[in-house]
Amino acid sequence: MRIALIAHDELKDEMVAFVTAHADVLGECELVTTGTTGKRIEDETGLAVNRQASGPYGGDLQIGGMIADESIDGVVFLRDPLTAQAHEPDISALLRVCDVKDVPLATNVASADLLVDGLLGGD
Ligand SMILES: O=C(CO)COP(=O)(O)O
Repeated sequence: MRIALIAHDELKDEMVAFVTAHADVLGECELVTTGTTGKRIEDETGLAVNRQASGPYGGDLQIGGMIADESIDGVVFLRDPLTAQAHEPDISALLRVCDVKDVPLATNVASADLLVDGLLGGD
């Protein structure tokens, strides 16, 4: 399984906690991340990740391209609903291509837990 993990700055602590909580099953996956999210995950969980560019510098679009190529099985994108992002069009494109390709997408921790349970059979 190839899982994409992305978090806006205000949600990066939650992403690290989420990955730590599911490290057993996520460790069996190939993890694809945007730049800063991936650095935090690597440094704080010890899991290896395939890091793309930082989100504002095209990382969301790179992961969107992988989704279009059908090489991503699920996406956890912890979006900050309270802060405007300069690269909002890239974020919208990533969310849209998940719907176009019918790829499971979780945008908060509660749904991310369900995604892991459903897709990976984790706890
Ligand atoms: O901006 C992002 C998603 O839109 C995340 O990018 P970083 O992981 O590089 O902070």
